[in-house]
Amino acid sequence: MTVNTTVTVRVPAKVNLQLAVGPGREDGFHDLVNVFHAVSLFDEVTVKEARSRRPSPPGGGGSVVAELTAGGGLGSHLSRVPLDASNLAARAAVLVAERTGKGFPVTVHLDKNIPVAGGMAGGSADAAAALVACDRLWGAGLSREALLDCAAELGSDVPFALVGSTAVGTGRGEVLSPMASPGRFRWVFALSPHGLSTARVFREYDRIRPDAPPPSLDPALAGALALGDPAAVGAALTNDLQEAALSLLPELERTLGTGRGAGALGALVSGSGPTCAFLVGGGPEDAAVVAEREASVVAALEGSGLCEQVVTAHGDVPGAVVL
Ligand SMILES: C[C@@](CO)(OP(=O)(O)O)[C@H](O)COP(=O)(O)OP(=O)(O)OC[C@H]1O[C@@H](n2ccc(N)nc2=O)[C@H](O)[C@@H]1O
Ligand SMILES: Nc1ncnc2c1ncn2[C@@H]1O[C@H](COP(=O)(O)OP(=O)(O)O)[C@@H](O)[C@H]1O
Repeated sequence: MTVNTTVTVRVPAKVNLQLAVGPGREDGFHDLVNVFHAVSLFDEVTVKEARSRRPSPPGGGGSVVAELTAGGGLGSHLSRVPLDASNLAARAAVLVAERTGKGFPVTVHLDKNIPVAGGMAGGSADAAAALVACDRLWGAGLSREALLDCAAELGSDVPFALVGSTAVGTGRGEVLSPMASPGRFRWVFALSPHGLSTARVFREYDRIRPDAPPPSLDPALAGALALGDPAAVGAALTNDLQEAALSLLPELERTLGTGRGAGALGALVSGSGPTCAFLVGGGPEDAAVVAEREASVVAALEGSGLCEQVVTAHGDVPGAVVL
């Protein structure tokens, strides 16, 4: 049997097709109905046996992570990625070692394309990828259930990054049920030069909506997804955190308006933002019509001067996979 000394895992970003947020809970979280949709913006996480198996310095990621590096095409976003023990990929490696009693020092490299602090779960994606990569590299043999359990411990969005496709998350978002959708959708994402802290956006939500009702799945969205109807999905996109994100970064309203004005079928802030997501077509629509609409939305956003970067992607796609 060959022993792998390097494992690379590819993992997608997510956009939230519905994000319904209930009142704050005693544990500091909020109950959600969170319709996750995985899209083809990928980070790649590579774990490699560290050359010298010397323990990492204090605060360097625990004894299993010797060094953490990051690269990718994200411009200013990369400077927001912590390269110490607080990085979610490092925390994932440490958790696998703790849970299984296996593990040796590794280097972790993050090839990042998912916006950082952008509401697309990039850090969560890297955590999910590192769980899978370390499990494979160390032959730890974690079951699917054990991996999902580790994922939920690391963050509310991490289990979905393992699973991918389209799924509804309840609880704080970590309890997943798959949602079948026959349609493949095309998306445009407007990346902001700014980041938004998820916790800060939830706090702003509490301030604006102190009497939030319990969250529930929107039947219009569920029906539109079941049919794979892009116009109906576009019309049903909702995000309870959007008002809070706009309150913290008012210029996002103009970004949303620019994409809508250029013909997007639906527009919303992704998760806690500030990335704005535009559904531009898919399903049974003519590919040429979709391509034209997509080009119009991309051109309008690029010309607006409001975005750091404009990227296109499709969904849904599978969760973390070993390459
Ligand atoms: C808002 C969402 C929507 O998918 O995504 P992002 O916009 O961050 O990508 C998620 O709920 C984010 O999940 P994740 O980023 O994993 O958050 P966590 O690490 O679990 O929590 C960070 C903080 O967000 C708040 N939080 C998170 C989840 C939740 N259900 N209720 C909360 O109130 C809490 O203040 C918590 O301390
Ligand atoms: N691997 C990682 N990639 C990106 N950010 C990370 C990572 N690990 C920890 N972080 C921290 O988590 C914060 C939230 O990052 P991210 O998951 O990209 O955003 P969001 O929660 O909005 O989807 C960042 O500002 C950064 O400080």
